[in-house]
Amino acid sequence: KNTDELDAKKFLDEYNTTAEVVWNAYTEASWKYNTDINEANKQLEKNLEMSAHTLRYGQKARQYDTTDFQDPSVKRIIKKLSDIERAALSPAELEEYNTLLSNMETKYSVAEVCRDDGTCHPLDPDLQKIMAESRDYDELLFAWKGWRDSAGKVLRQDYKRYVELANKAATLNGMTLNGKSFWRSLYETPTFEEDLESLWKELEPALYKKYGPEYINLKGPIPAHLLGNMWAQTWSGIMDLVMPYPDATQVDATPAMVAKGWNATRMFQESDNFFTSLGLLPMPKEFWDKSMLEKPSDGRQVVCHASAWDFYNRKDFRIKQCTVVTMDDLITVHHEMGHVQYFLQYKDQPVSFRDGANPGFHEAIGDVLALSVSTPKHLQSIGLLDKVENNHESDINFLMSMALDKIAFLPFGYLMDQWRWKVFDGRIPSTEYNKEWWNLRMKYQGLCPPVTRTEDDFDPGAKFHIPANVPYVRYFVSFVIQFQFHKALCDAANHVGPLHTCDIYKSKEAGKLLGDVMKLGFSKPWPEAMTMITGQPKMSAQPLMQYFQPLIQWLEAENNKNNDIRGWPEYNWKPSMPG
Ligand SMILES: O=C(CCC(O)(O)[C@H](Cc1ccccc1)NC(=O)c1ccccc1)N[C@@H](Cc1c[nH]c2ccccc12)C(=O)O
Ligand SMILES: [Zn+2]
Repeated sequence: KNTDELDAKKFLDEYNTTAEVVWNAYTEASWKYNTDINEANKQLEKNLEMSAHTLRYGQKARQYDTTDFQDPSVKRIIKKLSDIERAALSPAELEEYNTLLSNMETKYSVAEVCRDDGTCHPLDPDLQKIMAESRDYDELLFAWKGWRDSAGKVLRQDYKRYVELANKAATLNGMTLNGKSFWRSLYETPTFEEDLESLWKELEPALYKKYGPEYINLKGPIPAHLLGNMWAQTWSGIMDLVMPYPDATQVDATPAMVAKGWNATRMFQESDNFFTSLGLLPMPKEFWDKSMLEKPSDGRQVVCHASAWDFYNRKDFRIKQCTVVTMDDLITVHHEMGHVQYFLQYKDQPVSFRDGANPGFHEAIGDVLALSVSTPKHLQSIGLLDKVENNHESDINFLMSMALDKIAFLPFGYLMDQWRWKVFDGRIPSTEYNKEWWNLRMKYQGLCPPVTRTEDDFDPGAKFHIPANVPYVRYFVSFVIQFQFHKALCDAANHVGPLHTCDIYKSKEAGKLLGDVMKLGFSKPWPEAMTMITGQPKMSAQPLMQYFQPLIQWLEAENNKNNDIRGWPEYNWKPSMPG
């Protein structure tokens, strides 16, 4: 083994320069395909070139013994390079693997649901609009079942083959099975699984309190198509059903956005303004020139699921989003802009460090700012809410709407990779993909399918991250740590009063805390980054519970007043099946 540290540094410089070139070429090709899906743009060879580069430098990295190296960054990068992921497959298998992934993402992105009269509806914006706005049981069922027939069902065989190849690559890599240890290795804490479970136990009481609000008298599971979202991952769609005080302040800015003629560009400019108000970096000109901020109307097929893109040349950064003018999408705009802000902050790091401190950090940045933007006070200051009252009823209304997104999401964020990790390690055979999916949906979310499901269906495939092979536990982590960050930034901004009323707008102190952590990228273990912001190294649900405390108390009182059943003990209950 080579123990020459100087030699290793030279090797890493060569790696860094070549990686920028190869990754840039791959990203350009991938962008071209994602924004204009057709056979010509598939360019899978750029994918193979990147894998070949990863393999070549990964194998060289493995020749070093870094035990006695002085520079911790050199050790850290060598360690990261040594895990070569899918590149461990044979060329034929690698080709098949990349083709499978490309085909699954394409099938998902071009799927649509057609009515008897021949009109067809894509997920974005049509089906998402129906799921958010319709209150017609059968119309909701048309969209919900139609989407799973068109996007989920057709992916089952591809996914089964993909799992086989992914596991083969993981075993070749010396990693134990794919989902479990590789994806968790990014979190670097040995007790990550236990930490997750304890976070979950900490949160469960709050979930019981919310699941049983007096307005939806839950004794059994809820049909999964009634929650205002295609995957019931956030429940703000049913805010009107659970609104605690209908006469108090409204919290939805969508009507005002539409009435005032906001468009996608305006939404992104608003977000850019918030970031720069904190002293963070503005979006560069290339961002505005080259991003795709709306779904093209020239007939091109695109991958509409939102994403942020780093072109690894330190100057080209873009967002691809089929933006619609709603409050929900204003939140997503901030989420995506958070990714790009991270790119801008760490752009001068070596490529191996151009990543979040852990994947949850990358997902949390934009959401932290969105917590301030979502306050009635801030929405009023940007002209999106007229009447804002500072009283108990308005507070509870606001907290309920936040809880329907943030608390309701946690079980979904948790169960997604529970399912995937069990599929990868074989605990869920392909003959039980769908049964196990619904067992988890029942156990964690208290949901049941509105129509009978069989193993001909593949409902997990109807959620982007499964066919797109994007890990999901990062969002669960993000929804917890974003409240830790929010609390720390509000303290830095000298906020006085309850946490849920804090708006860090224009606080340079808050911006500096966040900016300094983003500059680190992946160069330091995430507990160090956590300590820089919050003063302590651990994930904790305490700030989240503190934020929702007034609502938790209110719900406790309401549920006791109605001696309501918490949870869904009658788990065998089924909604009446149509015809
Ligand atoms: O998927 C997303 C947003 C898309 C993304 O920004 O996370 C995107 C996903 C993606 C990853 C890889 C390829 C294609 C899409 N991630 C990024 O663009 C990204 C870019 C750089 C680093 C890390 C992530 N949100 C999740 C979780 C979620 C639901 N509701 C939310 C509200 C606010 C924030 C997140 C969510 C979802 O929609 O289920
Ligand atoms: Zn994201």
